[in-house]
Amino acid sequence: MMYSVYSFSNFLSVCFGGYAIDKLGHVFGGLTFQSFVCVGLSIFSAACANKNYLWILIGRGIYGVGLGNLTVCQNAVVSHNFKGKELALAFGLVISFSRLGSVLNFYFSSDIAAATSISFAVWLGTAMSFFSFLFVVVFTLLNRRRDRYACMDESMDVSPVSEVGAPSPVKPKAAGRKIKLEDVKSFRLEFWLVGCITALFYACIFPFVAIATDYMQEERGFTEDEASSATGVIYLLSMFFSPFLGKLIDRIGKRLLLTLIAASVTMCAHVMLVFTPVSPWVVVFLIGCSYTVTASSIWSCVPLVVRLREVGTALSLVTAIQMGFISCINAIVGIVKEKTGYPQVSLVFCSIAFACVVLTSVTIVVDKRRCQVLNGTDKSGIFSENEEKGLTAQDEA
Ligand SMILES: C[C@H](NC(=O)[C@@H](N)CCCCN)C(=O)O
Repeated sequence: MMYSVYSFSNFLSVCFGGYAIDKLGHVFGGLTFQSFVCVGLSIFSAACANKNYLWILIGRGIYGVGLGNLTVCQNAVVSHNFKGKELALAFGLVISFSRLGSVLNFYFSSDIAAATSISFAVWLGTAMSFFSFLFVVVFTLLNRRRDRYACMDESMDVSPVSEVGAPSPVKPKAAGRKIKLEDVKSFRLEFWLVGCITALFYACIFPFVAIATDYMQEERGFTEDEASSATGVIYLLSMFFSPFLGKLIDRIGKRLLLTLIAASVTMCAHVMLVFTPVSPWVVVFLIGCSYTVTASSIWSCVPLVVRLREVGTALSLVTAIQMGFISCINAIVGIVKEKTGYPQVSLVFCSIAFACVVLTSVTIVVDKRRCQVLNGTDKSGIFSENEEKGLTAQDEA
């Protein structure tokens, strides 16, 4: 129930959060949504201490609104500040830090709660959210400094894509108008394809992580510690290797090809886990590598197929499609596991991974017809120049 409230509020709010970020700016997004996180967690922690179930749910709901949109805001800031040749690296670094949080939670939360109390553990998490608020404040100050530079010379327009702290002059009309809601209708086919690939791929990962520990204990004789260490390998690999993958993708492109390979490996790994005697350690290694590759590739596709002024809205739509689909798969996996067993659950994951392979292949063909914006590289810097003009990479390509 607590997870459902979180994921439902997360899903509902990200449908609109990115649009608000595009309209009102990153500083507004950062401050507002980090405040939601802090307030939500404070209510949740206080309610846990007082065992007030209603307020626990309200706290989780507010937290869900904040966290989903904060992730969108982070990715929008990255898209605005990093050009083609460093975009995937920047996304990789953000993913790495997100996964640091998951790994700390995975390996230490229950130990901290056991050594102290659940109440202490949740207050510790709340304190960390206030600590991260400080970084949002630093970000706000940096942005205000940039705005001041912009006012110093009104004949210059300040590109959202510039060296940190240094405005880069672009042609006066470059920044263009702000997004309107109806602009969503003009989003390209590639954007919707990337959204669906993201949803399909992540549906083979997050719901699997949610049940893997139980599976390894119930079916493969792992102890609780062994099972959670093995499952944690997926996030550990992503935490360490996402930036390196990002750097590689910036150099070679091939985002869709890498996603295709990763989805195929994920499909085989799910079959291997349940239908062959291969060790679960091998399987989590394969799934961890595939996840690292796809996460670094697919998120960096979004800024390449929409205009810069639409990037928050676009990222938030992809997140909404992803989270909505994952919620459905979580429910389906729960029912299938209850009614039949793990082999059938594995077939659910295989079918989704297969659909991802098919859709990625279709997208490769579509992208090839449009000058390989997603599978190519930005060696000439043309995509980056277009970003500055408010065009999509494809408008010019
Ligand atoms: C970068 C990517 N982020 C997401 O998928 C977010 N929409 C949701 C993260 C929720 C993690 N429990 C990722 O984390 O790979």
